[in-house]
Amino acid sequence: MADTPKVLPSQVLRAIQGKEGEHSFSEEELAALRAQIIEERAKRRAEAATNQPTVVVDNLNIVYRIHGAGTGRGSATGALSRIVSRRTSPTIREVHAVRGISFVARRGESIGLIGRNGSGKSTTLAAIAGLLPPEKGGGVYTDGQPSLLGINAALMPDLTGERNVIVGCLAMGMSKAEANARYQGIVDFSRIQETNPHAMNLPMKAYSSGMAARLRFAIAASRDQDVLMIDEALATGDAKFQAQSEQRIRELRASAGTVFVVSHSMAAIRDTCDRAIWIEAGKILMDGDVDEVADAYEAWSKQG
Ligand SMILES: Nc1ncnc2c1ncn2[C@@H]1O[C@H](COP(=O)(O)OP(=O)(O)OP(=O)(O)O)[C@@H](O)[C@H]1O
Repeated sequence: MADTPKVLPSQVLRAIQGKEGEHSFSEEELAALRAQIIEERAKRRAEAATNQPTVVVDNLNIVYRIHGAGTGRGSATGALSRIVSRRTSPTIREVHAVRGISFVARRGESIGLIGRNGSGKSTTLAAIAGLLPPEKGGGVYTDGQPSLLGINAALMPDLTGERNVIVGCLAMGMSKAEANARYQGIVDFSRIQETNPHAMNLPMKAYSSGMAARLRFAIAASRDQDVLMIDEALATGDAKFQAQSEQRIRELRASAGTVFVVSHSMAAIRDTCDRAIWIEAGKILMDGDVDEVADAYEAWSKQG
């Protein structure tokens, strides 16, 4: 397996901070491991810095427009009367979720998007995936089609898990033969048959949210992608699935794709990403080495 760390960066950090209960490292060993992790990460970042860009986000602004919000005027009769009278709705509420964000992502980079609830992380990913139109004066340019499955793509609730795997593979551009060939690997990776042996024959609406998230991740990560986006998928599985998913993210990064990870778990971000972007109120507060950004974000969060 590519790029498998013996000890995860977050474990070393926790041990140094005295938060890790049981570990068998001396202080010197921990310091050496930490130095090695920092050196390897700096090397990967320096290599990636000259790679081809996969995503260019340039002065991105995203505004949600909610029609008839909170006034009771969102009714069908209200909409009809507005059409008849050709009035524009006076009750459109705007949420300016992303405010002038710019950055460049390159091959071989894994980038964590961090920030508190509602800061604009998922909106940024959805815009990169082409699901939300940018406001005029800026935009998103991507090399190829970023994987939509990475961002909570709606698998179809009425179709069985089996059909969703095949449809999901086809949606990612695989041929039917390739989708069939990947099928078993995806099912094995998701491990949902350990939860329910008949899971693949059940409609997805019968899955728990964790089972659905695992299947989605397994489909999205089943082939090397130019750009893979993972929105909180790491938080849904159990510890074993999380470790397995994090390993897959490192492999994808090593195979020179670009991986975006949205997570509230700083440990998951430190273990899978080399770079982090901290978003607050729709703007980038910090963009750089994952440890520096995660440290600053954690210190800021503690202040309340
Ligand atoms: N479909 C929508 N319609 C209107 N407003 C929305 C919509 N989705 C998100 N928003 C608003 O946009 C802002 C950014 O939301 P977003 O989901 O991008 O944040 P986030 O950083 O991903 O949050 P979280 O960590 O809670 O997932 C918030 O104010 C949110 O209320």
